[in-house]
Amino acid sequence: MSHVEFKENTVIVVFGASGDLAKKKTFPALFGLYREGYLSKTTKIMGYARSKMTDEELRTRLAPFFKTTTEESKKLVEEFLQLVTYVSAPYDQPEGYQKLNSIIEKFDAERNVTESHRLYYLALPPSVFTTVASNLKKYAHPGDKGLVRLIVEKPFGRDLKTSRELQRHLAPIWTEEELYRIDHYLGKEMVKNMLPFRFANNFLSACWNNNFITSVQITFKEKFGTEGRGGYFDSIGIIRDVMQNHLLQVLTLLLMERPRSADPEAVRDEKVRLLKCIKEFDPKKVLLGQYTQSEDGTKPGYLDDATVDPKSKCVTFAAMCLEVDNERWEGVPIILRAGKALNASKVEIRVQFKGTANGMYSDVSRNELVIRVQPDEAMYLKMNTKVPGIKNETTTTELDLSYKDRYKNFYIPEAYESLIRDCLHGDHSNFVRDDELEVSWKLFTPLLNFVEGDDAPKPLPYAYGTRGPNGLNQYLADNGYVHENHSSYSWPITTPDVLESKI
Ligand SMILES: NC(=O)C1=CN([C@@H]2O[C@H](COP(=O)(O)OP(=O)(O)OC[C@H]3O[C@@H](n4cnc5c(N)ncnc54)[C@H](OP(=O)(O)O)[C@@H]3O)[C@@H](O)[C@H]2O)C=CC1
Ligand SMILES: O=C1O[C@H](COP(=O)(O)O)[C@@H](O)[C@H](O)[C@H]1O
Repeated sequence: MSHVEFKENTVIVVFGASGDLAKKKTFPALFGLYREGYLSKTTKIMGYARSKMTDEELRTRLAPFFKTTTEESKKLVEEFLQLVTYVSAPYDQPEGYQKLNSIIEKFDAERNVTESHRLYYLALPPSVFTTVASNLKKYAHPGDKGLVRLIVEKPFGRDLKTSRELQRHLAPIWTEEELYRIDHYLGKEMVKNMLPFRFANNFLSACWNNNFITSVQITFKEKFGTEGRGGYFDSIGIIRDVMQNHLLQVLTLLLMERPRSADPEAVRDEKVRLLKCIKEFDPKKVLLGQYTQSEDGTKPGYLDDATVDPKSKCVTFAAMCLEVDNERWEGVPIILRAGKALNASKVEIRVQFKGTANGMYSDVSRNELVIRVQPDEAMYLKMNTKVPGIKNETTTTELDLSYKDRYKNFYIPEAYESLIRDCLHGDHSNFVRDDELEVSWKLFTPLLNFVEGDDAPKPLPYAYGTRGPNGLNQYLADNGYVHENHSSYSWPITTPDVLESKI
């Protein structure tokens, strides 16, 4: 595997440079790396797309999306933009790629580059994906005079069959070593934290199993619906949008065995091994929902979108319980839950431990570890301790690692920044391997066929801005999650007086 670092004189080309992803994520991530000093001033950055635009027009289009918090970072915008040029050409003709290649060759020659380092980023819709990938190989690959890394974005197919087709097109042209499949959740700080958290803490290893843990929940919630994107979302649905990819990735890192080393392939081997242990699940046991108008009538329902079929059964909320059939996790329900137009925007993991054994503290709350991926990265472990002071009551409190308090003024990279840097370093750990895709699609395709088939059930309604369909709490309880009522508990507890009077 090539862990060669792309440092000086790297050429980065963003395909689909006129699009939304490039504007909102890819270029801002490149700027973020530059701003923080992780991208050399000798880098050449190019945008490539069909739209007619000058270099200057592209720069003007991109600049408003760059994050600048200080005067110093504002000054860097112009400096960065001078690295960016634009090529306008079709995706299906050789000329554009040949032109691109000669620009890169000239750049390499001027800088006496002996090994060309090229990062090609495909911020493109799936319809042109394989065309661009194959033209790039034909007309813009330096052969044995350099290295190319190709970043590709989801969707990697829409089911097992289409994912295999995509792979059949790509695999003969691009090696697995050259391909970097982005799942941007793998670039999020708390997701990247999963490996050290799991495997660098001995106390945790001892209890990270079904002897101590009774339930695991991975939850994705968004406060907003599909407004304006309904037509696009209708053929996707929440399961394909975030569960088969983002949440499943989080799940594997949370539950997999320790890799034999930090080598990216060792990490990915363990992820695949875990995925293969997930039991086939019964699609009929999945809780499905679709949002309706908000209770106060101010927010539209999913079907109110003019671009959506009024009879659509598209799933905008799903909760499902998986089982991992191995010695460590047998019997522990793993709940994945995701929804749009809910009461909050958050992504979090909840690991709940067994209740305390009979005895003097048998009625206290269960320990629960919460890992908040977003917003505001945090980990807290809900514990039972003595209320400070003269009395001996217990209270629930937490070991709290809130990043904004503990790590003030730290640069926490955006997911895309983190992943582009990994790619520049030749580190595949946080990118999706072909066999991971195969297993995940095998798992999810029967469920997708069921919810999209002719006999698909009608998803349960839930009002925009609520926690999800009625029956959610019962579903969680039926699948092992014990929700403690903390009405007497508010955070942070600064004085014991909140609990009871002195007499
Ligand atoms: N760094 C931080 O921000 C920290 C915050 N805290 C605070 O500690 C306290 C306890 O933390 P936390 O465990 O997060 O909060 P709670 O135990 O109060 O609630 C946890 C979550 O459970 C879900 N829930 C609500 N009702 C039910 C139900 N009937 N069945 C199942 N699930 C239900 C809700 O999420 P959902 O709707 O998604 O299901 C809710 O957010 C909170 O006050 C929290 O703010 C503590 C430490 C650190
Ligand atoms: O891939 C996707 O992810 C976003 C959520 O990403 P986040 O980084 O904002 O949490 C989701 O809104 C979108 O529908 C989906 O395609």
